[in-house]
Formats: sequence, structure tokens, C-alpha cells
Amino acid sequence: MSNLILFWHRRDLRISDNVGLAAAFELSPKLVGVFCLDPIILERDDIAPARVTYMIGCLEQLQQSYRQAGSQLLILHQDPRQGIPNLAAALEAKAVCWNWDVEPYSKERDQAVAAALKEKGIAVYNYWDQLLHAPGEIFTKSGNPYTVYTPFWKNWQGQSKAEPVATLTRVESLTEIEQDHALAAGVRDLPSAKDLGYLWDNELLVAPGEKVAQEILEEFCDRTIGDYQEQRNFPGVDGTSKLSAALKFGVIGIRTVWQAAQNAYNLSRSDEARQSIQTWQQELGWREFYQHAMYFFPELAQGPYRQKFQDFPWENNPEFFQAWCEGKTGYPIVDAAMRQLNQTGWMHNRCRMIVASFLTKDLIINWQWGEKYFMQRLWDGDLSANNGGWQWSASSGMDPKPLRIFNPASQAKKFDPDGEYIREWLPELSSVDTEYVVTGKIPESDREMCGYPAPIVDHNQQQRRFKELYKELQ
Ligand SMILES: Cc1cc2nc3c(=O)[nH]c(=O)nc-3n(C[C@H](O)[C@H](O)[C@H](O)COP(=O)(O)OP(=O)(O)OC[C@H]3O[C@@H](n4cnc5c(N)ncnc54)[C@H](O)[C@@H]3O)c2cc1C
Repeated sequence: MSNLILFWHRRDLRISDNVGLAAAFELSPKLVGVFCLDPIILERDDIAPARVTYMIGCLEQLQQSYRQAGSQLLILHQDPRQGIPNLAAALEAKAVCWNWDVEPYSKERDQAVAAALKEKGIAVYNYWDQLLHAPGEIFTKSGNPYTVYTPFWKNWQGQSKAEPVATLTRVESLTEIEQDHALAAGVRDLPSAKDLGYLWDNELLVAPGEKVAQEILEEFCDRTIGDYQEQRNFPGVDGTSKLSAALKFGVIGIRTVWQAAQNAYNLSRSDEARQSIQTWQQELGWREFYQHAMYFFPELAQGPYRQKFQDFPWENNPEFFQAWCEGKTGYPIVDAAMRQLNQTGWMHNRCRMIVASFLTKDLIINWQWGEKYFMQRLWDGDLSANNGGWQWSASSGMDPKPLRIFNPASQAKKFDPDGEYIREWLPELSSVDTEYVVTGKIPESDREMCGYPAPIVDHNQQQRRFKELYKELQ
């Protein structure tokens, strides 16, 4: 057996601040990376072309980083349960290392891969990397996982946070004979997203790769983070970090992110700026809360957290759903947001809450339809955050005050008072009065002139209906 270590990348597409990769390098300086394009994931029906395009771009960059460090990132396109153990055996690797994940499918797959490797006499080492605090580090006083965010946050923020770990440098790569063995075990060139059947013609919101993610973080912490509290709710303002896809694919290390925010905190001169930075850190807290929840309650991926919701009489009108997907509900703020999602693969958080509330409370459509549609479109689509966001909006999740109904007109008045965001995504409304655009009460003559649909439902009537159905559940 050689002293080669195989490092299996999954949601950690970087060589800096990568806990498992740094630890693997400690085991042996002869190290190659591998990424396995998993057909079980790629053939699912909730995969967004923008997400795959970004991921492939990040893998290209990761290959370059490996080359610069003296080694290489190998690509497989097969079921990792066979692919990883076969490759490790062909290379006579001493060990395979990877970072854990919280998702139910990943946990099951990893167990199978670990068992197959052990059967072949190959060691397995695992680490926690994608979270500041791993599941199991943050429990209630009685030793249970939290199911409410605020006490989770209080406990989580009070714990000390790890520093970033060392970047991979000067690694030893494969010999020529080992390269041949790798090819024989199925190693191939990195395909394009198009080769995999995913076509995304629009520009990505953020260019892929570790370097760009670092630059965005720096820029955000230098300029925007101090005004986050004030600006984060306005969809027409560029007031949030746009780091969600980088965090989903681990293109940036969470310790690096935390450290940058802490540095900004230490340098800031006003209470407002410090408050803003804490608010942003709370969003990182939400990210971890939902990942812990998914880890301890994997059944969340299949249905509502609140059992009573299993029997909720969703009306599931397919025409309403189609109108929602296409941004043709006749509610301008909802339609603008859905068109932003369809055209860019991203939607502002405030709008995610508005459209999710609209789908579940106004259209009375099962939140799981919306959850899936989001995953089919989102560049940053992530099971834990998406499921958490949808269950919160649907009133079916871990929320101590679950019944929340957003009024689209009041939301637009508060967060897009000049209708700038709405007009950006609904250019057909460009000449309509701001008052009409924001409230959605557009006179019929204007609607006809600009070809904009009438509201498909009445908000007041529908929210009363939802409340009645909800009351019957209690
Ligand atoms: C219905 C719904 C669905 C969502 N689906 C996803 C999803 O698939 N993937 C995803 O990353 N986020 C999701 N979110 C959370 C949030 O909308 C996005 O994380 C955010 O809009 C990303 O933009 P940003 O990076 O500029 O965020 P910032 O405001 O800069 O926040 C920083 C980071 O914190 C994390 N974060 C922020 N808000 C949340 C939150 N509410 N829950 C969990 N993590 C959060 C993200 O990693 C984000 O990048 C969803 C929210 C809702 C209401």
C-alpha cells in the first residue's frame, strides 16, 4: 500500500480553510483530490441548471488550485458507492478522507462508501467543516437538539469559534503508473454543465470559484456589512452578500467568513454598524440552525415538522401554481420576484418570504410544490435552508409563532415603496403610476394597455379562508 491519501470533495470546493483537507495533508503530503459526479443526484428532478453551471465552474477552479499546489483533482462520473472505493483500491490509497454533510442522502451514501472502503482494508477519516459548530456541539440544557431558533442562537453565538485552517500547498501528486490506474478506474475529464444536460444561458449572478468568493467576502465586509441591518430587506438595494451559493458548495470556508465579519466588527466605529454585523452573523446562525435541524430530524426533507400539517387540506390548483411559477399572478411584487428567480437563479430573501407566503396562504398550495420549484431554479438551492424557509412560511415548521401571513401590498409599500424593484422585473409596468404598481390595484385600462394580468385571487378572502382551514387543524 502506498502513502497516498485520496480526499473526496463534496460541499467543500476549495483548498483554503478546509478542515478535512488540512487534516488529510497532515496524514501524508502525497494527496490527490477527487470529485464524483453522482448520477443519483444529477438525475433528480429538482436540479437547477444555474446551480450545476456554478458547480462545474467551481470544480474547474478547484482543478487549477490543485495544479498550482502540485497535485490534481480527479473527476469520476459514477455512483460514489462503487466509484470511490474502486478508485482508492486502484491507487492503493492508504486512506480516503472527507468532510461530513447533514443531508439524509449524503449520510446514507457516506456510510455505504465507508463500509466498502473498510472492506478493502482502506482507512477512512471524517471531519466537520461546513459548520462553525457541528451537530452535537449545541444542545439544550436537557441534552436535546434545539427546535427553536432564538435559544439556539444564544447558545451558538456564545461558543468560541475556530480559526481558519491552513491552505493546501506543495503536495505530491500521482506517478505516471498511478495516473494510468486512475484512468482505468474511470477517471475522466470534467464535463460541462451542458454535457450533463443542464443548459444555463444567462450570466451567473457571481462568477464561480474560491478566489471570487474571497473577493466578494472582502468587499462585503469592507463596505456593505455595516449597513446590512438597514438595507437587507429592500430587494431593490444590493445590500446582502450574495455568498449563499459559495456557502452551499463550500467555495469559501465558514471560519474565514466568520473571521472576516468579526474583523469588521472590531474595526467598526458605530453601534449601528456593530448591530448590523451581528444581524448578518445571525443569518449565518439560521444557516446552521437549519442544518442541525436537518441532521437531527431527517424526516423534515419528506414533510411537515408539525405533524398536524400532514392532513392540511391544500387546494393545489394547477393553474394557480403555473401562474405563480411564471410570475403571472397579477400581484406585482410576487410576479417581479418570480421573474427574478426565473431569469437569474436567485431571489432576494424578503421576496422569498413574500412569494412563499403567497403560494401557501393565498393560493393554498402545498409548500412542497414551492420548495421543489425553488430547488429547480435556485443557484444557491440548499435542502436545509430551502426546506427551513418553506416550512417557516407555510406555518408547518419549527416556529413558536407559526401563523404568519404576508400582505403583498403592505410588503411592497414597506420594502419597495417606489416600485423600482417591481419595474426592474416587470418592465411592462414601467409607465404605470407608482401607487398602482406598489399596491397592485392597477386600473383595468392600464392592465389591458400593458398586458398585465388581473389578480388571480383576492388576498383578503384567501387569508380568511386559510385561517379557517388552519383553525380546524388545531
Ligand atoms: C422560502 C425560502 C427559501 C430559501 N431557500 C434557500 C436556499 O435554498 N439556499 C440558501 O442558501 N438560502 C435559502 N433561503 C435563505 C435566504 O433567502 C438566502 O440565504 C439569502 O437570500 C441568500 O442571499 P445572500 O447570500 O445575499 O444572503 P445574506 O443576507 O448575505 O446572508 C448571509 C448568508 O447567511 C445564510 N442565510 C441567510 N438567510 C438565511 C436563512 N433565512 N436561512 C438559512 N440561511 C440563511 C446564507 O448562507 C447567506 O448566504 C431561503 C429563504 C426562504 C424564505
